[in-house]
Amino acid sequence: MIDPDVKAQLGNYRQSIDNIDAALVHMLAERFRCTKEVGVLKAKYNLPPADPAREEFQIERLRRLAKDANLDPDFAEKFLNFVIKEVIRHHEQIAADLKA
Ligand SMILES: C=C(O[C@@H]1C=C(C(=O)O)C=C[C@H]1O)C(=O)O
Repeated sequence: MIDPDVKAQLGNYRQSIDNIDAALVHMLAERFRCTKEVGVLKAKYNLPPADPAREEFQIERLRRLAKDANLDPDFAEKFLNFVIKEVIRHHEQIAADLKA
């Protein structure tokens, strides 16, 4: 049987976790909405789906922000790379659809 006080504390934290997860989903949806528009622009003007120089800049910036926020910079880099990989996949798909 869980102590009612511990149960209340857990419930409070979980309420915040659920709010943060919802914000993350909304922020990611907004980011992908923008990157899809970038994909359309790139496909229209024959620009490559990936931009390694831009990615390098973003990774360095995010690592700095993570350090300042007390978040593991390696995790921040892995997360950004995971997102960017999906964005590039979208851009390749958009370019292929435009050619078809
Ligand atoms: C969105 C872009 O396309 C790609 C995806 C990026 C991202 O998700 O931030 C960054 C660079 C590119 O490899 C872009 O060039 O700005």
